[in-house]
Amino acid sequence: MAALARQLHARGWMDGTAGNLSVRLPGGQALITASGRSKGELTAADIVQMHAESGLPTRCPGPPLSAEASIHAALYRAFPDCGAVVHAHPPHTTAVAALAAEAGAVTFTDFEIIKGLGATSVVQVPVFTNWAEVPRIAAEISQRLTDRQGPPVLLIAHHGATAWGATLDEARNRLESLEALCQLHLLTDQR
Ligand SMILES: CSCCC(=O)C(=O)COP(=O)(O)O
Ligand SMILES: [Zn+2]
Repeated sequence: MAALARQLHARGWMDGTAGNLSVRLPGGQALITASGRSKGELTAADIVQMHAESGLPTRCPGPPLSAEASIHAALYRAFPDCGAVVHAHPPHTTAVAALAAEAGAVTFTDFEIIKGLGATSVVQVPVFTNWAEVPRIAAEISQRLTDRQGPPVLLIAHHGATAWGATLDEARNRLESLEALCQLHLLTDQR
């Protein structure tokens, strides 16, 4: 987790203390990054255990869980095969998420990199409102992401993106595909 966070921080996708990562453990637990830490300098002390599907800490007191733990938990509840979640603020993705705030979804077509999101020629990515109360975002994700056919990524308007997969590597690859797609979307002026 620390190695991936360092990599994404170096790419400028986790500036400041932005971003969070989690992995599901056997037995209903998960490991998640602590809140407010530089994701370029994580150590074992910055990784916290939580109940995967509730997002509540397994040990108190302890370092605070990521402020977005409820979003990770919503994804673990919705997708039993989800083993890892990566949230970051990649620049092109975040710009597209801002432009698509009102629409509530953004549709990507034709670019080959769509296949990185499991689609063939068209993919519609949901855009959620960036409510100040993160559990409200998580609740809307739980309501809306009931379709297992949708892509394994979501956008949060004016904020960033969250990707998930069976493993951290798979979630990272999906986030990379989304950022490449958003860059192409902007370069070809498809707003
Ligand atoms: C400084 S970025 C604001 C919070 C955020 O969007 C984020 O991704 C990091 O939150 P965390 O609580 O996981 O550090
Ligand atoms: Zn964020």
